[in-house]
Amino acid sequence: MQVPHKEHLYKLLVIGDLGVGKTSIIKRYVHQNFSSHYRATIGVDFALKVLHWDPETVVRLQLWDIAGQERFGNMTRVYYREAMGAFIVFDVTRPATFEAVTKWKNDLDSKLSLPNGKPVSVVLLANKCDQGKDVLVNNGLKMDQFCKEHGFVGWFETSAKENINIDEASRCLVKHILANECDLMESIEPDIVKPHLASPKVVSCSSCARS
Ligand SMILES: Nc1nc2c(ncn2[C@@H]2O[C@H](COP(=O)(O)OP(=O)(O)OP(=O)(O)O)[C@@H](O)[C@H]2O)c(=O)[nH]1
Repeated sequence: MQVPHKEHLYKLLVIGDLGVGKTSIIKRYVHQNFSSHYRATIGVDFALKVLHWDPETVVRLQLWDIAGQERFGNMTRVYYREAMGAFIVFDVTRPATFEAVTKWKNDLDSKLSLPNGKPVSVVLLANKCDQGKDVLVNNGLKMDQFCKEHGFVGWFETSAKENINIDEASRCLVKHILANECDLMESIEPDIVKPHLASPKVVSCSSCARS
């Protein structure tokens, strides 16, 4: 049996309006359970998920569950620091929570970027899809267009209750983060190796299989 020899630790944010299902998504993903009882998050909560990405690679996700309540607004933004990616969640049964998605995305982009100045990867989650779809989510093309315009790397209809698409959404986000990390390595690499190398060095990254 091959032993994993690459470890990645990523901080991921889970943000969105009050009661959209952020805590429930994390609970489903990490602890495989769901509760219909609602208890608002106070400030911030954490959970850790370990993914065996491939036979050689382990990815540890530190999930930061950020309170949606506006009264925690400015305080919780300090928790954005050093995150590598985010989920922005809305509730398909409450259109106002979708309208707030742009605000959450703009806020994130204004406060957080990768060391190379690029925005972090963000996946949009249309949660509570077990309760029916809203008009927008019914139109996948419109959602694709929305994501393209606002810089999301993808979107998924999810249900924390029925365990729909949560693993898939996470894999999508991690895939983009791994690719970003390859870009970062390439962008910092020349300064480090140039003085010491006679010929250009090819940097290969097995995480995204690029070289
Ligand atoms: N039907 C259904 N209900 C859900 C789903 N996800 C969450 N809920 C319910 O929605 C309510 C709010 O869920 P939370 O996970 O606490 O929402 P939150 O976004 O973390 O809320 P804040 O911490 O206040 O920002 C709870 O009663 C959950 O049981 C889902 O996928 N389907």
